[in-house]
Amino acid sequence: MRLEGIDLVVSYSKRPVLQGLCFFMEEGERVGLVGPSGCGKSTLAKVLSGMLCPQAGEVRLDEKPLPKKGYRPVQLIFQHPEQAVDPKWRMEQTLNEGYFPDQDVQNALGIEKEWFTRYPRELSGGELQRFCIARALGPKTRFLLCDEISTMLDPITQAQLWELLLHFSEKRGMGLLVITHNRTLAEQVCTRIVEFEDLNGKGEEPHAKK
Ligand SMILES: Nc1ncnc2c1ncn2[C@@H]1O[C@H](COP(=O)(O)OP(=O)(O)OP(=O)(O)O)[C@@H](O)[C@H]1O
Repeated sequence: MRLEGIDLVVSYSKRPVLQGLCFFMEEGERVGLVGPSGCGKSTLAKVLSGMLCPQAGEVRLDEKPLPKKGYRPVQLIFQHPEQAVDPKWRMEQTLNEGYFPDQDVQNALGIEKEWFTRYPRELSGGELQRFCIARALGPKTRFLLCDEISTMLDPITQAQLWELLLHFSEKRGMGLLVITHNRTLAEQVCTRIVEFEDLNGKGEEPHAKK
């Protein structure tokens, strides 16, 4: 299975960010995406997960458009987990939307039973992030896009988290996209590293918004 972004164009208020960008990764691959702050890495991740519709170009999963309904096989984990949950919902309600992590995943991420009845504001940033990671690890996830996911965790939890994600990636043949400013982390975790600026088409006019 292959995840592909073809000639992607995204502009914010006519300011081009993705300018005919092309990207691909194979199932089971672990790709590190690096580049300067503000270049468009998160925008690319949103487009590849189907969260943001590009103004031109397309995303293909196994040569087909991303499914519009049901569980998303390309899951995105954000840098800021509070943006990924409804603040008015208790954690268990959030999970009922999709996949409920099994006990192994809960144990591996150190998720405690009592968190399920709390609201997002009643968890620390690191706890909420571990929760969001567990939520994204559904059995149908084929690609996991990790956008600076470990910056708010302490070094021991960070190391445990990456060990866990490598374990899942290998066991399930799941692709991992690791967006990070930390090149050392990318080199430790990934099988291939790409520079954002090498992917992005240069000098094209932004396409008109649909
Ligand atoms: N919804 C939005 N509306 C307007 N501008 C936006 C929006 N989202 C992102 N941008 C701008 O688009 C550019 C790319 O943002 P993006 O978050 O994709 O970059 P990034 O490479 O992930 O940055 P960082 O490494 O700092 O997280 C930035 O200049 C940002 O300010």
